[in-house]
Amino acid sequence: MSDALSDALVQVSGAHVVHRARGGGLFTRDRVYALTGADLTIAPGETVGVVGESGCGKSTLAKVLVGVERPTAGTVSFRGRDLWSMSPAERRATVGGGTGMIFQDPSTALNRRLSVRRILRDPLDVHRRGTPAEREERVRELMALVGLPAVLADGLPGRLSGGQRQRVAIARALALDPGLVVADEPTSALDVSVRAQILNLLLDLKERLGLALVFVSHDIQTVRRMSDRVITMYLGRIVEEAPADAVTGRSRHPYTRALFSATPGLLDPIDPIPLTGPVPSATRPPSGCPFRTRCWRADGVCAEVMPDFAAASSPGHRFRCHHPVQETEWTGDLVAEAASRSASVSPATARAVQERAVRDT
Ligand SMILES: Nc1ncnc2c1ncn2[C@@H]1O[C@H](COP(=O)(O)OP(=O)(O)OP(=O)(O)O)[C@@H](O)[C@H]1O
Repeated sequence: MSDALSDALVQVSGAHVVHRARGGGLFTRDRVYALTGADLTIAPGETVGVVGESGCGKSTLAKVLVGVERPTAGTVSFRGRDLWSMSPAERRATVGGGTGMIFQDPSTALNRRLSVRRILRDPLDVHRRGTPAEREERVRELMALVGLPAVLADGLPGRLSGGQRQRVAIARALALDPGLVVADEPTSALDVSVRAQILNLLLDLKERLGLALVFVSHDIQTVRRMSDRVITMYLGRIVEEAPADAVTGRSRHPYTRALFSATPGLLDPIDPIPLTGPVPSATRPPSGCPFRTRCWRADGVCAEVMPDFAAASSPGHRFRCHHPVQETEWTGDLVAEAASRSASVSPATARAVQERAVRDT
């Protein structure tokens, strides 16, 4: 095994997740391509942000990383060991008992009938971590770690504030010392006033425990602030992977540029590039590059060939695009280019082109 691979905490290779389409009935042949050919390596202690529009597969990738979702094809290994060759008990113990994940809404993620103490003890009991006395001690330790006063141990989640509930969810995710925590929109259901506290807590825990963190969010500004590396997803595919400081002005994929250009308040703002038309259905993704039906740079080759990853100039930066934005290209030119392309096509024609592209797949 090469150094890079043996150093990896988690490695996902060629992962696909295909679902039966919802609402299509038991015998439907429609399939949803939630994740397609994902390759991703996460190093210990690293924070990886995942961005993309709704339905692009962010949560699916997150679940694959913590062994909650089994890929239809491809492999997931944790510290060099294939997760899905392990027994269910070993897999749960390896990736944090399936609890190494923090969800958007802690009020639905936590069992309302169990006290905080029980919620935190459960994974320790199931995996028989230490003696009963040591488990009690671990519960106290976990509560202190996330800043929850010990007096709340016997309370039910319903009696806690939203921020406190999310702290319980974070403590539970840490109970088995998983090495990797996946936070899927961890602050979007919280009051604005407590969001920063929860984000700072995650950053602080990451530093203190040497955790790797995967941070999924629609809030691109926050993803950028939290992450070492940012992954852009589109229609189930990873289309760009870049160091966080290169992901706005220096991103090479037109989709990443357009996505970030719409974000207010960036430190290095770029002019907004119009992102027109709907995201195609994940049941019938377009042939070739999935972004081509909305891309102002697309041509015939984009309809036929899915681009391979190409390396950008900075280490760890790669993208999949036949006509990437050049690092030297000024954003204003792209805005003008995108605007002239959309102005030269009537809405009806644009719709027809888009429908044909989807039908042709
Ligand atoms: N169990 C399932 N059955 C059928 N389709 C599913 C299932 N889970 C996810 N999908 C579909 O897979 C695609 C990817 O979903 P996913 O939840 O990973 O996207 P997402 O980027 O996390 O979206 P959001 O930002 O809205 O949470 C979507 O089209 C979704 O509808």
